[in-house]
Amino acid sequence: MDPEPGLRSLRIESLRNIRRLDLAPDTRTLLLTGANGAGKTSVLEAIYLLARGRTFRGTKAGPLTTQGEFYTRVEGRYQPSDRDVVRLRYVKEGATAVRDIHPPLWAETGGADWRSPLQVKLVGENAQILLDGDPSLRRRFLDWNVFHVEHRFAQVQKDFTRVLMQRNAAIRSGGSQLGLWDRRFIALAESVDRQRAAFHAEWRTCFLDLCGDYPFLHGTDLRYRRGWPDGRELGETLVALADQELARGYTLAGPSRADFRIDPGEGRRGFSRGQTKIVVALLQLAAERVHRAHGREPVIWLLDDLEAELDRTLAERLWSAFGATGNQVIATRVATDGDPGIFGNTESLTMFHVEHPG
Ligand SMILES: Nc1ncnc2c1ncn2[C@@H]1O[C@H](COP(=O)(O)OP(=O)(O)OP(=O)(O)O)[C@@H](O)[C@H]1O
Repeated sequence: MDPEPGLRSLRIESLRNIRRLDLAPDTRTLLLTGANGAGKTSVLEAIYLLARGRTFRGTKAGPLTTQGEFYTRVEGRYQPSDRDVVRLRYVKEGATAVRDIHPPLWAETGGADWRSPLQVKLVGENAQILLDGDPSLRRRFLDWNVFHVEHRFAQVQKDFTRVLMQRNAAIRSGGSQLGLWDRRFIALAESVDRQRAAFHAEWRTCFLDLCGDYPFLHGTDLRYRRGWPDGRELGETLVALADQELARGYTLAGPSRADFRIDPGEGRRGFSRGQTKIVVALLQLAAERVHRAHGREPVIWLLDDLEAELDRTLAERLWSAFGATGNQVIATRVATDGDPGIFGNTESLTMFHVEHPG
């Protein structure tokens, strides 16, 4: 039998307020409890650094490295579902961050960072920003998920971005060279769109299925907008936009204008903060279902204060949806007394109390 996939060990040195922490998350669910500011989110951040090589926190969170120290180091051992244990390390010294993986990335992955054997999906504070924020956030989210279904998407996307930049440069220099780029631009644009649309179709089906458990989501839909009008060719759209593009100085149609939207359904204007958080969590759960259906490695769920903003019924329902995936979960909860809250009935639960060092 294949071993149960999961993070087996984690060592953190000099990350935010954590000077040193060793963890052996040897169960399916690890619940980190502690007071506000104890460092729970920083533990999730450490795992995210190992998986993605970058933080999920913005500059407002301040420097990653503990004040007075010169480097941050995170090391972990991850057991994939069908291979030997992989060791991962992230080291940041000043502005330089290096992440390495042993054995090196699997041959078929081509070494790209986003194909790390350790995959995580986060539901964190500000989950709402995915729906309320800039469309570029949603495009990045969408593309990340498309990559994990179809690894070749990375190259298509890279080629498209290069041609988009060349096309934008041609617009800025008066447009006379545009014809040179448009054929290639359109071919790549259609290719990017095809792969995004294929992912969206599966993602939407899983999302709507998950919505069934939440009455406030009845009638909700997940729509994909490809970046140019339905029923129109991209070529004719670009012709129609030519003057505007020259005036604005960049491309106004195509995959760089794509987006996805949650349509709340008839008679509903929008969602509350807690409801939006549920929607974002379901988008993550639905994406994971698609990835698993395509034979991808299960992710580790990083659930930062899942209960925040949710009433007990919704929080329990959402937690059971994550628990039902069978994936490893590393969750946090504000509790000074070790109360597991909604995680109380979880099988195979380990708790770890994060203490503020000072
Ligand atoms: N570079 C740094 N050096 C030292 N301490 C830092 C640094 N950056 C952040 N901190 C502190 O580290 C702590 C990080 O807390 P973190 O957000 O991980 O806590 P938490 O347990 O998730 O809290 P909450 O429950 O309030 O979300 C904060 O107390 C913060 O002030």
